Amino acid sequence: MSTLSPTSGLKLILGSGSPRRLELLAQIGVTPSEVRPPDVDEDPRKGELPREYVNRIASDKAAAIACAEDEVVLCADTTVAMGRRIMGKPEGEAEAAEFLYALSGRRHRVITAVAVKRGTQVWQKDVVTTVSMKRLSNPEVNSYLASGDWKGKAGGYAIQGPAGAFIPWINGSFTGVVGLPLAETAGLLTAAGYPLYGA
Ligand SMILES: Cc1cn([C@H]2C[C@H](O)[C@@H](COP(=O)(O)OP(=O)(O)OP(=O)(O)O)O2)c(=O)[nH]c1=O
Repeated sequence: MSTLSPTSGLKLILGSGSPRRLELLAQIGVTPSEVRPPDVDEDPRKGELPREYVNRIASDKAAAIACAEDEVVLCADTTVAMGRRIMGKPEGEAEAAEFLYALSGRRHRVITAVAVKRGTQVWQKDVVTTVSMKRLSNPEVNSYLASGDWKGKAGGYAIQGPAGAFIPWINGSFTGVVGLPLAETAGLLTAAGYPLYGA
């Protein structure tokens, strides 16, 4: 189902398997016509900086999704960065625990890059948010790990879930941390000619 006006004829394709991104789009009244999860190699390159990395992956995701002339494709990539260190989705509980102890009591950045493609043109933007995590006790870490909420989340936590109790402060975009910065995404979709407000 699409929220597009029938005159525009443009279809939105969400190039992401992330249920968070689908929900965030719904928050601004956008329902993609289709979801096409990308399949790209998300391994960072040697020496690659976090911001370069997320932009490269968002752009690779957009390139990996085939699109017809009447389609606009939206892709994004989110990563957690501590200095030069890139923390992607943990491979298992042990890595999630390692990430949480590294983030405990410190500030880090969450970077989301968004890429919108129409035809051969791509509009792209990244949003950086600084996040402060309180110092975590062993019982806090253990109960969070037991919840399983860390699975599939960059840095091994999700601010919108139980880990919200660990985050007293952020500076930037809450929706960006969750995986899709809505203000910037709306700007990119508009730039690509997608009629957000039923134009
Ligand atoms: C830091 C943080 C990350 N995340 C999520 C957002 C992203 O879905 C995920 C990072 O993985 P991504 O590789 O950005 O996305 P994905 O694998 O979920 O989906 P796809 O590649 O198909 O687009 O981490 C949260 O939901 N909350 C948070 O607080």
